Amino acid sequence: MKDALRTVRAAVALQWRSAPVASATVLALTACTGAVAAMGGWLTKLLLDELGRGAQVDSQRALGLAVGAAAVAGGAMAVLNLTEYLNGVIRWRVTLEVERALFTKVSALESLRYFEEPAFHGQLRLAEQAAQEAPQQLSELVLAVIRAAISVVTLSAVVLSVSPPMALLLLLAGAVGLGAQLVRSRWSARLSEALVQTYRWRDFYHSLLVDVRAARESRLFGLGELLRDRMVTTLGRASARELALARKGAAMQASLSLLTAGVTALGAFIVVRGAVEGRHAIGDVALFLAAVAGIQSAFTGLVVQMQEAGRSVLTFGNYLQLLALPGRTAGPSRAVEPLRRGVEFRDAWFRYDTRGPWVLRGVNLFIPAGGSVGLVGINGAGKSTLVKLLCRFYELERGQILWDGVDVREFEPRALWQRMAATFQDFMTYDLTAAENIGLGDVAHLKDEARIRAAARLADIDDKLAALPAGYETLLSRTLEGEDGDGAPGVSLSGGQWQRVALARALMREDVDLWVLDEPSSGLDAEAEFGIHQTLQRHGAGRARLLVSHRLSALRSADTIAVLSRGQVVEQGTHEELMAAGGEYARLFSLQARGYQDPRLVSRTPEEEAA
Ligand SMILES: Nc1ncnc2c1ncn2[C@@H]1O[C@H](COP(=O)(O)OP(=O)(O)OP(=O)(O)O)[C@@H](O)[C@H]1O
Repeated sequence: MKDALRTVRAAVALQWRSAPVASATVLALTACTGAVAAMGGWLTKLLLDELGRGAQVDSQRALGLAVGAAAVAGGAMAVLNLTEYLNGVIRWRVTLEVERALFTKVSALESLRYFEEPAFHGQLRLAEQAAQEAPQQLSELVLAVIRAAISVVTLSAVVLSVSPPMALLLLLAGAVGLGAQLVRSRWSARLSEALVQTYRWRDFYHSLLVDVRAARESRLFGLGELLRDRMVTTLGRASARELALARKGAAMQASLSLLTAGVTALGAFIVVRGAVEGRHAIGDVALFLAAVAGIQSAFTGLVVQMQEAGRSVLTFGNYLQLLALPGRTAGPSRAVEPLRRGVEFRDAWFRYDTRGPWVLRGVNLFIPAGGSVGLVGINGAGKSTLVKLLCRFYELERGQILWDGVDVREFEPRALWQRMAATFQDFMTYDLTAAENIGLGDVAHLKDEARIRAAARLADIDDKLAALPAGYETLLSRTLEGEDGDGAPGVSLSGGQWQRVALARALMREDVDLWVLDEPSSGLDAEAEFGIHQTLQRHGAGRARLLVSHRLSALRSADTIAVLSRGQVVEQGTHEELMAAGGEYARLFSLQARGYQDPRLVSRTPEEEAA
C-alpha cells in the first residue's frame, strides 16, 4: 500500500512538473463540469415544474429556464473540448519528459551488463509505456474522482430527499463496481509484465523481416515464411492471453451492468409509484431519474478511469526502478593524468557470469606509454573481452588494471574514456551523414569540418566521401531520408569503406593517451591494410596502443606481441623473438604465411625438383 502511494505520488508529480499550467487549468475545469450535471438537472426540474402549472405557466420564466438549461449544456461541451485539448498538451509534455529522464539514465549506465539482460529491456519497455500513460491516467482518475465526488454529493442530496434507501443502494452499487475494477487492474498489470518478453520476441522477428541486412539471408535461405510464422505465432500467443483477460473483464462488467440496471429499475419503480400516489410532482420524477443516471455515470466514468490508471500505476513502478539504477559512478574519483609509464593488467580474472566459465584467468600484460602491443589468439581466446575490460565496460572479478600504477576503479569511467580512442570488432555504422559518422568520435568537434577531413585522410577515406553526391553531408543510409524528405538520396558504403569511417571516427580524438584497435583492418584489402598500419604507426607514435588482429602480418611491426590462450598471456615478445621461440605464435604465423604461398613460386628443394 505504501509502495502504491509512493508510485501514485511520483506519477502525479511527474505530470505537474511537466505541464503545471495545463494541469491546473484542467483541474479547475473539471471541478466546473462536476457541478454542471446537477445544475442542468435542477434547471430542467424547474422548467418541467413550470410547464406543469398549466394555465398559470409563466412563459417568460419557462423560456429563461429553457435557455439556461441549454446554455449550461453548451458550456459543458465547450469545457469538455478545452479539457480534451489540454489533456493532449499534458500527454505530449509528459512523453517528452519521460523519454528525457529514461534515456538520460540509460546513457548514464556505465556497465554493458544491463544491455545484455532481457529483464532490463523488458523493464525499459514497460517503463516507457507506463510512464507515458500513468501520469495522465492518474490525473484523469483524480479528476474523475473530483467530478464524481461533486456529482455524487450534489445528486445524492436530490435522491436522498426522494428516497433515502435508494441513495444507499446507489452508493453500494458504485462501491462494488470500484472494487471489481481494482481487481481487474491488477490482472491487467500482471499480464503486461508477463507478456513483455513475448512482445519483445515479436519485435525481434518483425525487425528481421524488415531489416535490410537480415533481408539478404532471409531471401537466400528462404527464411521469410519461417520468420513470419514465428512472428504471427508469438503475436497470437500474446493476443490469446489478452483476449482471455478481456473475456474475464467483460463478464465482470456485464454482471456489474446488470446490478446497475436492477438498481435503476428499482429506483424508477419507487419514484413512479410515489408520483402515481400523488406524493411526487412530475418534475421530481424527472430530477430523480436524472440524478440516478448522473450518479451511475459518475461511477462508470470513475470505474473506467480506475481500470486504466490502476494498470498503469502498477507498471509505473518499472519507471521508478529504472530511474533508481546506479548511473554514473558516485563517490571519490581521481583525475586521470596523462599516461607516462603505461597500462597494466595485473593477475586479471574475469567471467561474464558468476556461474559461467572464466574467460580471463590471471592475465598479466603491460602496454607501455608510447608503445604498441599486438594481441593475438584463436577465436574465443578472450581478446575482445580484454579490450572491453580495458574500456571499463565490465569490472574485473579479481586482479587489477592499473593506469600508471593507479587502479582504474579509482577513476570515473567517463574521465578514463576521454583519454582513450577505440574501434571495436563489431563497429557501428550510423545512418547519419558521412561528416557525423566521423565527427561522433569527438562530439565537441562534431561540426569541425577540417578535423573531420583530417581524420578521414588518415583513414584513407577522404577522397571517397568528398566524391559522394552531397560530399560529407551525404546520408550514409539506404533506409532513412532527411526528415523533410527532400534531401539527396542516401548511399551505402562497402564493408571496408565503413571500416575506414569507423577508424576515422576513432582518429578524431587528438588528445588521447591510449588507442584500442580491435580488428581495425579486417575488412580491408591487403594493400589498404598495409597503408592503414603505416598510418597508425606514424600517427600513433607517443600513444599506448593495443592492436588486436587475426592477420598476424598486420601486427608484425608492433613493439611486442602477446599471445592469449585459454585466458592467459602464454607468450610475449617481438615478432622475431616469438618466431625464434617456435611456440603458439610461430605456429599460427607459419600457418597463415603458408596459406599465402603459391607452391609454384616457392623454391623447391633438389629432392622435390628431382621428384
Ligand atoms: N557478452 C558476453 N556474454 C557472455 N559471454 C561472452 C560475451 N562476450 C564474449 N563471451 C564469451 O567469452 C569468450 C571470449 O570471447 P571474446 O569475444 O573475448 O573472444 P575473442 O578472442 O575476441 O574471439 P574472436 O577472435 O572470435 O573475436 C567466448 O567464449 C565468448 O563466448
